[in-house]
Amino acid sequence: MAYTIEKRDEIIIFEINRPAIHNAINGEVVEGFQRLVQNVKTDNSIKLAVITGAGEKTFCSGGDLSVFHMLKTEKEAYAMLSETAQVLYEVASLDIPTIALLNGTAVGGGCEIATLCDFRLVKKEAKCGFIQGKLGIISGWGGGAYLFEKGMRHDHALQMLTEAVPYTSDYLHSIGWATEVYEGDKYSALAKFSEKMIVPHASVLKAYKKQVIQKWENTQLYERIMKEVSTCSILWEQDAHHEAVDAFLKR
Ligand SMILES: CC[C@H](C(=O)O)C(=O)SCCNC(=O)CCNC(=O)[C@H](O)C(C)(C)COP(=O)(O)OP(=O)(O)OC[C@H]1O[C@@H](n2cnc3c(N)ncnc32)[C@H](O)[C@@H]1OP(=O)(O)O
Repeated sequence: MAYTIEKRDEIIIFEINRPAIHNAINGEVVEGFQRLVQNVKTDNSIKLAVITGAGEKTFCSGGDLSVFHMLKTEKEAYAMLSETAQVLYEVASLDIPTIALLNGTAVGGGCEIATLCDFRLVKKEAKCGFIQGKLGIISGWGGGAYLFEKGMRHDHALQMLTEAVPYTSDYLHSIGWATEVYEGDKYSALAKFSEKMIVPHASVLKAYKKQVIQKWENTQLYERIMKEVSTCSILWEQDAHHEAVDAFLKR
């Protein structure tokens, strides 16, 4: 399976399980995210949702270029990007806190997935960045819109998007993207981070998360995400994007 879903007491853990290609996202993983959403919606005992990656090196390397590079036109790109962005918004807007447990590097769409979560626990050795700019596109799953919701300094957020490079965990913590930097076992880090948050009744956690979702609805976050998807789709069709992806796959 391209993913696993495991419930540990009141925490549900989604692990992207494609370590051979750096946990790249394909259609099966997206279906897994839909299952995660359904599991949370049908089990009121769940208090926290965690997304992580298999292996020690990479959390997620974004879209699976070996699959997505076959999408050539704006229309083809929009179909994939909008479907995935919709599912990821359902993950982001789960009525419980979400935690990205970054077991390693997160780039491209992987950085978007980490950013949509409420918290980011980042392994010391990990590097994370919105590298889409190097491929001639922008974040295509709403990563820019989510980033501007994180309360970071505007200049740091815009710099992350426009520089299109991965940053160290310590730097990401210094600018407020990483909630914490951890060393050693990821599940020990998760247990330490969540030990207080797991105590209140689920209804308390849900009430606070619903306040966040209300703010997103009031500020039309979902509409802003879909505009980002449209812009990425336009850039996707340009030669600069296809040439950059071909170069990566042939390097
Ligand atoms: C769909 C759009 C979406 C969005 O923005 O909304 C995106 O995510 S666009 C961005 C897509 N992702 C990338 O461009 C990242 C590509 N990968 C890398 O930058 C590196 O592989 C990295 C940093 C993850 C790891 O680097 P490292 O040097 O350790 O490994 P290699 O680069 O040699 O990769 C090993 C092996 O894995 C394949 N690989 C890695 N990432 C992907 C990917 N995202 N999709 C498909 N395949 C991937 C890579 O091609 C190598 O395969 P091999 O056959 O061994 O050459």
